Amino acid sequence: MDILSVHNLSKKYERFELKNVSFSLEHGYIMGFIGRNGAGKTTTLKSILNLVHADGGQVTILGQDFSRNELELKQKIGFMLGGTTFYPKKKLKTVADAVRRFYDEWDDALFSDYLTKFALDPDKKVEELSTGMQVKFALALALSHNAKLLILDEPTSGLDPVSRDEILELFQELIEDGKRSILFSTHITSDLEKCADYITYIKNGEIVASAEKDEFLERYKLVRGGTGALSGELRKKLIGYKENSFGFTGLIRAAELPQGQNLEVSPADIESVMIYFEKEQKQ
Ligand SMILES: Nc1ncnc2c1ncn2[C@@H]1O[C@H](COP(=O)(O)OP(=O)(O)OP(=O)(O)O)[C@@H](O)[C@H]1O
Repeated sequence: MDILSVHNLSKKYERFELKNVSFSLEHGYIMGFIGRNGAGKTTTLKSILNLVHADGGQVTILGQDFSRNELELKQKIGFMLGGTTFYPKKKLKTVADAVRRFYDEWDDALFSDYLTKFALDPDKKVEELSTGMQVKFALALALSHNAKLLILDEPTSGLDPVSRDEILELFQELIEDGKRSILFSTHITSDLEKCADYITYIKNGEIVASAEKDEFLERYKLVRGGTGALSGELRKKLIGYKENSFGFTGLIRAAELPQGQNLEVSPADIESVMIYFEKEQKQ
């Protein structure tokens, strides 16, 4: 069963529109949500949680309509959108006291374990934490009420590589028993290579693709060729390309790969897919 299903979510701002965003996530998996700055990731995550009022669409969580069961379902969700900087002068333990009241299943021992794991002192004030420590603290808060679904906006930004690796390992531990799922947005494509099972890619407020990671990558190929190889026909088929004095490199849908041409073909990686898709309109 899907733990999260988003259907035709839409939201219009004066200069931006989220258009019929649809995707779903099953129990026991990690989904990476990618897209460049301003693509609509935060707006989507906030709309899912009704922190931004969507103009249309349905969100179903654990089989229930979120708009009708928001309070009950929020007990089952851990979310982190933008850290904890709105309580700069408060001690970590004071912030935790305020947060724990919202959750029936808040687990003090678990929260304490996370503080230890993340080397956070409960007597420190939020403003005394580095950016990375604030992220860890926000994660500890999001993880301490036995949530089934974690919705995290850029949880690894601001973390050093070692801390990032720790967090990604923690994500994997959290989903191991198949009872939880994680939806997290990121710009760091290596995070996705490391731990995402599914990828959802948003561009200009529209979902380009939402698929299992390997399937997502198998859809595209990188092609390289000399200057003469970039015919008009090939140009049309390429999603995006870069030219230099030796020739070109581009991205193509695997199904569109031309046969019998002298092209060097290699597997696509997530970063290249994003880069060439974002170049698409400039041609
Ligand atoms: N409250 C608002 N009013 C008007 N426009 C908004 C509002 N919030 C966001 N936007 C616009 O919506 C667009 C999408 O923003 P959003 O924060 O969802 O992008 P994002 O993909 O999360 O970007 P980033 O990676 O930079 O965090 C942007 O153009 C932004 O300016």
